[in-house]
Amino acid sequence: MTDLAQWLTTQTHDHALASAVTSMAAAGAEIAGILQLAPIAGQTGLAGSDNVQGEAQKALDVITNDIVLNHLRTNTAISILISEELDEAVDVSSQGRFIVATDPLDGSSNLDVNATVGTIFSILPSAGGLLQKGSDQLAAGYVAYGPAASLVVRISGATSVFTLDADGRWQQTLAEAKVPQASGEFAINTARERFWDAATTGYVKESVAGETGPAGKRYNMRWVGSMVADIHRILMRGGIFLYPLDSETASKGGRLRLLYEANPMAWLVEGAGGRSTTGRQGILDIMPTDIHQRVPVILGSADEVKRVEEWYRRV
Ligand SMILES: O=P(O)(O)OC[C@H]1O[C@](O)(COP(=O)(O)O)[C@@H](O)[C@@H]1O
Ligand SMILES: [Mg+2]
Ligand SMILES: [Mg+2]
Repeated sequence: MTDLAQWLTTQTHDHALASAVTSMAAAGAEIAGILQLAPIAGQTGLAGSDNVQGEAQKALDVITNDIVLNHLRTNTAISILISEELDEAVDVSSQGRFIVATDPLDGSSNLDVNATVGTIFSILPSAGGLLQKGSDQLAAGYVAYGPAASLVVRISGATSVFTLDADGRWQQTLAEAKVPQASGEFAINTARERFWDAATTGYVKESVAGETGPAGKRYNMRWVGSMVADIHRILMRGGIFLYPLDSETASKGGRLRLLYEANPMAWLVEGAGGRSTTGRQGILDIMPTDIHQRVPVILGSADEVKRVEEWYRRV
């Protein structure tokens, strides 16, 4: 079996870049252990504080952020950490060549029901500064803490999947994830229908019509409410994920954050042959204006994403 360290030698000759991925993988392995025991340790509740985005922090949002920070602090390859849970970017090492942007705990509203949550990360060159396009990413990945802990990572080639073994090592379990081009599953929070724009409404109506509508095939709907879990399903068996701009989120630019949610997921999905867009622009082409910027996110199986883009051209 190939482990993460062996795979990294096949993906890059840049040891410092490989070490940045290794640090995030080590943080993920530690977080996996913490999450398994969190209900016993009484850690699934609120922290009693808000993050910069005004969201109530869970105790584990804070704990996982500290774990990531501790793993990166000892790595001189890292210059700066950007985190959902930190108001400002944090300096790590003055010599560091890489910026890491992270959502240390994604889907934390799922903690009290023991559903899959995750850690997302994006690695960018320090030289480009804090605000860089997703297409400038050097590596990206996430850890999904499900029945098994899965690390999904891409440097420049394929998107590869690793599973945490009993000894805390990441073993490769899928060399090249491939998002099927076509799919019959869509993921969207349908309770937000009254806020949707015409394109989203059109696409979902068409899908719900199944074989009686223009799509000519039946669809299923899935929504975990944890981006990592929804995207992991799409990476494994196809589908489309939509958190579009709607009338309620429009003033904020969307719901999900560009630097540590949309960009890394778009980079991973595109590395697996999928497609990503805001509806009107490729996610990876967006020039950020703020480290906590929010954007509309539509990604997954290429044919489905193209159908949504077609709707945005029409309306
Ligand atoms: O509550 P909603 O509207 O279903 O939104 C769910 C989305 O919000 C998120 O939970 C936001 O992430 P955080 O938990 O990191 O804030 C995504 O994982 C998920 O896709
Ligand atoms: Mg998140
Ligand atoms: Mg989070």
